[in-house]
Amino acid sequence: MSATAKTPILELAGLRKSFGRMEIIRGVDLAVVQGERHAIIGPNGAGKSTLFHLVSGHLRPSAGAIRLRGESIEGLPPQSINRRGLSRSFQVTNIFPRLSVWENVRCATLWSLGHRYSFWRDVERLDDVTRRTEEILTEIDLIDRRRTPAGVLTYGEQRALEIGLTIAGHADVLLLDEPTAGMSHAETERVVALIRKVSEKRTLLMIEHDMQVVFDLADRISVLVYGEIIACDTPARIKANAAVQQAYLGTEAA
Ligand SMILES: Nc1ncnc2c1ncn2[C@@H]1O[C@H](COP(=O)(O)OP(=O)(O)OP(=O)(O)O)[C@@H](O)[C@H]1O
Repeated sequence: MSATAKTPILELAGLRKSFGRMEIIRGVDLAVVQGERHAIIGPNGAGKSTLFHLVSGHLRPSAGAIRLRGESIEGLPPQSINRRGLSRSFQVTNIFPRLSVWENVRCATLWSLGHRYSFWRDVERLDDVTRRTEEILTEIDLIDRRRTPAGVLTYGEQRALEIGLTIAGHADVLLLDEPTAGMSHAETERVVALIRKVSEKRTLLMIEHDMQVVFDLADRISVLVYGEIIACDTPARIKANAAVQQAYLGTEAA
């Protein structure tokens, strides 16, 4: 690979999104560098989820460009963006509660390998799926829970499983939407460790409200306020940025 640490893997340029006459995303430029952990923070209603919907293909931009490894992806359907290596988790859980942990990951793996290896013979393909399912369960530390129905996992374990489903398809750009929302302190610590691990060899873009998690995990932070990025910098500089303090962090950062 010729990519260097400075290569943007995901680029947004002049991105805009309006709903009727309301412009929610108002000209966003962002370059996410290969291998970095990048957090998007901002007040409620700033447009963070809308931005994720645009990047993952769940919404079409009104204007502007989105490039993944230099190729335009704006307007493509979510499945084709996913096949190009960008995978997204949702705030609302995506798991099948009655299926076991194993079956959940196996479904995600089958689905993703199906695109790549549809010409393989079934047996070989199933071996591959089994191997990949084991790999994922080991990576997310749920291998001992593989026979448990996903619906009876703890909340923290369910979020870990969701991360497993997100990485099942070999994506190297992960979008995580509030991965620690609603978690206890202990669950948050566990999921932060997991995010750190799964993002070691991947690029991470995440929306997160918990500032401790953001400052702990992120290499860079973008601050979205009323559909515009008002600052994009290292955690230390974001903390010290007066405009950010005023617009968003305020008392929370104190
Ligand atoms: N499909 C839609 N149609 C109309 N307005 C929408 C639509 N989706 C989002 N909005 C509006 O866009 C604005 C930004 O919403 P969005 O969910 O992107 O913000 P957010 O930063 O993710 O907020 P939160 O932190 O509360 O999740 C809100 O005012 C919301 O009402």
